[in-house]
Amino acid sequence: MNLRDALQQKTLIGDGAMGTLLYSYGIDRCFEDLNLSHSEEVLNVHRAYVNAGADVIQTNTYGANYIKLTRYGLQNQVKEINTQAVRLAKQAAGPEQYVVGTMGGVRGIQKQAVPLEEIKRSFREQLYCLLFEEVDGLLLETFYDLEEVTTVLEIVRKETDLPVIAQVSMHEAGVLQDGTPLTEALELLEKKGADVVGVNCRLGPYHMIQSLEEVPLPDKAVLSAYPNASLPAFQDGRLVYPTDPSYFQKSAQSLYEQGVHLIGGCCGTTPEHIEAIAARVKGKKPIKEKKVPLKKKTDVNVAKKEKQTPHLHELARKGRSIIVELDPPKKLNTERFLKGAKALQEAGIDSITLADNSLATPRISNSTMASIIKSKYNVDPLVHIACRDRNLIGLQSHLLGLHTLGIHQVLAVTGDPTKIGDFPGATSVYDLSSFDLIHYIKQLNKGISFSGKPLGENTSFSVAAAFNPNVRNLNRAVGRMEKKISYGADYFISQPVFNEKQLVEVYEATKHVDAPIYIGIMPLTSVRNAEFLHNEVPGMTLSADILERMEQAGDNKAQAQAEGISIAKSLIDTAMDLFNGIYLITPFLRYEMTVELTNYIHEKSASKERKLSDGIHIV
Ligand SMILES: Cc1cc2nc3c(=O)[nH]c(=O)nc-3n(C[C@H](O)[C@H](O)[C@H](O)COP(=O)(O)OP(=O)(O)OC[C@H]3O[C@@H](n4cnc5c(N)ncnc54)[C@H](O)[C@@H]3O)c2cc1C
Ligand code: MET
Ligand SMILES: [Zn+2]
Repeated sequence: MNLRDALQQKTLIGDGAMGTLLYSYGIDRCFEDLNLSHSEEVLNVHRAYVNAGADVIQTNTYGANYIKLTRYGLQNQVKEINTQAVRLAKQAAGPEQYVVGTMGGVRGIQKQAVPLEEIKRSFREQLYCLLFEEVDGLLLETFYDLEEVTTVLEIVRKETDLPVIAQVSMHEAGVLQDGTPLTEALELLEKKGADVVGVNCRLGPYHMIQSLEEVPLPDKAVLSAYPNASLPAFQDGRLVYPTDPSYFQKSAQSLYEQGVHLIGGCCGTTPEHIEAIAARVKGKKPIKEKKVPLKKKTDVNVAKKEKQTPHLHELARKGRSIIVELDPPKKLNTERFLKGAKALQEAGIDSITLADNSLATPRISNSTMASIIKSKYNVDPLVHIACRDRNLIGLQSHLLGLHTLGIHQVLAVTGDPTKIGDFPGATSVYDLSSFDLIHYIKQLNKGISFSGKPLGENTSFSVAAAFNPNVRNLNRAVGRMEKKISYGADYFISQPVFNEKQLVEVYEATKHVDAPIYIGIMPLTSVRNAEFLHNEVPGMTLSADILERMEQAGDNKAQAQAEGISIAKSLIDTAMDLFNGIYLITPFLRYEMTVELTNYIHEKSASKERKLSDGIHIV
């Protein structure tokens, strides 16, 4: 009987883990390379699963694509590794077994780490190798990203009529990491031509059964499940999966009752697990009817909670808006910072922005200071979030905390490199890029956590992204802006610009961009400050005229500061004609300077409005 017919007619037993089994023997290297270097060990694992009763044997090719093999310098061995993998699986399989070529997902939570085009290239190459060796079917497994698995499935379906098993993996029971309910994901995979749709890895039997309870029997396809043995434990520096095969056997019965036709095991499972499930369900006639509870547990029950005051991107779309950066102090005395926040609020700014340990140097936590100025002075703070200092757990927790504090304005940045700060040797996390961070903050706005879990309520973050116009190739920077918009950025905040000609260039290069820009203006404080920015900060260029003016102002602090303000005012004159949003950066907590510039902008706006309304009056 061919695999497709067998899958329809009886319960088939899949094999168990390859990777974790080899790891439990003390092997900790590229498992797919073992097809070539230690083929006897791989063959023995396959044989053990055949002897345990597995009907479907998968090739040891989970990571045998060039993207994953590159980590081991084996990117040129794709053909050899896949070819040998099929041969080994076939050698172990008897006439009763089917050999399926496994292709594992690449994308984790970082979407933009591997572009889709590269995934396509890489999977095509692996697919051709597996097909050339005449496998009985294909197994797409451990796909966390729905876009990735559907893309790969489309490629496979174009190339072959062989049976295809398509399996997704979930961090949370019942939902994919983007919040898509499992039922919807499996329906989509069936629609795209998978013969078997199912789940594998990450979850143990308990959560997998719970997830499948909500999934109806597909129309044409059949269901599969390859649970992990259990959650992993960390023992003596190694990951182990402590479980009892008899528990797995009981779980296989429950999976069968959920209408699953193909039951195997993923990480942590062993030939003992497979033997146990085969003894219970192998060959049984699959169930024909299944009752699914009407109210799906995984419905994202979002209570809409909207922000009361307008978001900054709305303000800047409508008209003049001023935001001012006032960074939390590096020392414990907060008096000057708080005075500055109060003065700026009284001057009528729309928001105070608080950097996240900018220049990779620790300051008092910006969310702490943001919360204080919000409650004390009714400031609407904007909190910068750098990907450098927090992992995924920390980032999500931080964002949920900000929402709880009523802080809804954030700026998502990669973060300055640690090399330039107080701790050059500090680790940088970068679990997410700024693009991914923007994407996941927007996912929270839909009431879905980073891992796909419903949050019960949506956040309402307005997400700013950074724009650095001080680069050699302005068009590339504009390209990054467009990409950030496609990931969900609502508006941009720019690095300071120090010359009028550049303001016009930036305007011309960005006028087509469909998101407001708050253009950065920073008053200079001294000639040394000006020379530092001009000579030492990559990309920043001060005009000869501005450098000359600061030089003339000399060493007198008040005089230099006055000249800095005067220069900033002329930049503001130009900027106001080109941009609605103005982002003033307070240097060294000298808030008097940014208060004065705020007043200047308000006065200019008011006089412009007066002129306009006078004009209308005359007409
Ligand atoms: C308004 C604003 C606020 C900021 N606040 C903070 C803060 O609070 N804390 C902090 O640590 N840092 C902050 N930064 C600095 C920022 O994190 C870095 O300057 C960063 O490299 C640029 O912005 P991003 O993080 O969005 O980078 P991304 O756009 O995500 O870029 C990431 C990397 O790509 C590279 N890159 C960027 N643009 C280009 C280009 N045009 N061509 C080629 N490669 C490029 C850079 O090397 C960069 O490291 C801020 C920057 C701005 C403009
Ligand atoms: C990481 S999910 C498991 C991949 C593969 N089926 C293995 O057992 O090695
Ligand atoms: Zn697994």
